[in-house]
Amino acid sequence: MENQYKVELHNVTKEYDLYRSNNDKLKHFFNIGNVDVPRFWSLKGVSLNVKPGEALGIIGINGSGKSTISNIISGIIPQTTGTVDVHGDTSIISIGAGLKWNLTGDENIRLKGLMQGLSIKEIQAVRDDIVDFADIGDFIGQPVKDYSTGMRSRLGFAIAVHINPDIMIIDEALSVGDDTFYQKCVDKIMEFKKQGKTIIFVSHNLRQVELLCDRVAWMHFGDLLEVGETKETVDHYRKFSKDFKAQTAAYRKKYQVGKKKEQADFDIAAYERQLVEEKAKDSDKSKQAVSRQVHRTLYKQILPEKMTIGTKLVMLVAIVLFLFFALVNVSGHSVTSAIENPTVLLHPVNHYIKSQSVLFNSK
Ligand SMILES: Nc1ncnc2c1ncn2[C@@H]1O[C@H](COP(=O)(O)OP(=O)(O)OP(=O)(O)O)[C@@H](O)[C@H]1O
Repeated sequence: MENQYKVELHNVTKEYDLYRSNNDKLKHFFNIGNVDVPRFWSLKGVSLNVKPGEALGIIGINGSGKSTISNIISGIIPQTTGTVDVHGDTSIISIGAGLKWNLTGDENIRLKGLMQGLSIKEIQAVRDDIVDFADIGDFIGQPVKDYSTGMRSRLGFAIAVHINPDIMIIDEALSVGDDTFYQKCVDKIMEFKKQGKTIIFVSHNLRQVELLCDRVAWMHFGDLLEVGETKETVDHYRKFSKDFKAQTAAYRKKYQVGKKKEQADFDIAAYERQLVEEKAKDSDKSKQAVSRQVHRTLYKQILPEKMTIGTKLVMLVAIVLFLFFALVNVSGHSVTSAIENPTVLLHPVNHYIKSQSVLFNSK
C-alpha cells in the first residue's frame, strides 16, 4: 500500500551543544567533570507531513530553522528527538551543499549518482546532460573548490534533477545564478511537479514560493508557526514582516533576544510532559500508557550520543592494552616477562638500545 505521506515528521527537535573549546567537547564526550555546555534548540518540536506529489514551501526569517528541517529530512544531520520518516529517495539541492569540494565536477557527478543507487552506465547516460544543464564547460574536470558560488549551485542543481529523485529538497538554490538559469530551474521544477514528484522548497523569495508551492510551512525561531494554503500562509507572513519592520529597532532587538533565549532555555522534559497532557486529553488509555507512547515517539529513532559506562570501560581496557604492548615492544622484553614483572618495562634491554643506536648512527 502506498504511504499516505512521503515525509512525516513527529515532534522533531534539534539541539546544538555550543562548546566553548575542543577540550570541553572531549570532556563532555567522555563524560569527564562537570562541563557546562550552553545549548541551543534549533527546532523545538516540529510535526509536519508532506503528501506525494506535493510542493511544500518552507519560509521564515533568518535562523528560524528552515535549513535544519531540510537537512534532517535529507539525512544530512540527525534530529535530537522525534521521528522522521521519508518514503523515497531524497536529493537535496542547496548552494554548494552535498558537493565534495576536493573532488572534480565529474567525480561529484559519479559520487552523487552512486549514492542515489544509479549504475555507472546510468550515470554515464546522464553525465552530458548534467554538464550541459550546469553550463560549466571544461570546468567539469576541475575541483569544485575552484568554482564560483553560482557554478557550484548550478552543478548541484543539475546533478540533483538528473539523478531522478523521488523527493527533491531545494534549499535556497535559486537565489544565485542569472535569469536564464533561474528560468531553466523553474521549468525543471514544474516538470517534476507534472511527473507527480514531491518537492520541498526552502526560500526567502516569496514570489518563487507562490509560483511553485501548493502548501507552505512558516518556521519561526524553531517552531512551526503555521502550515496551510500557500496564499494564506504567505499573506500572514508578509503581514508579520511588515508589522515587525514598522516597530522600533529597540523593540525588534528585544523580541529577537527573547525568542533566542526561549530556544536556549527550551526544556525537553517539560515538552514531553506537555505532549503527554495533550495526548491524554483525547485518549482513552491510561496516562501511564500515553506517557510510554510519547516517550517511544520521541526517542525510538535516536542513538545515544553519550558513551555508556560499558563502552567507556571497553575503551579504557583497549587503551591500557595498547600502551602495554607499545612499552613491551620498545623495551625489548618478552610479553611473558613483562606480565610476570611489569617493572622490567622501565629498564629496556641493552641489545635493543644498541640496535636502535646502530640504526640511528648508520643513517
Ligand atoms: N551547527 C550549528 N551549531 C549551532 N547552531 C546552529 C548550527 N546550525 C544552525 N544553528 C542555529 O540554528 C538556528 C536555525 O538555523 P537554520 O540554518 O536552520 O535557519 P534558517 O531558517 O535556514 O536560516 P537562513 O534563512 O539564514 O538560512 C539558527 O539560530 C542557527 O544559528
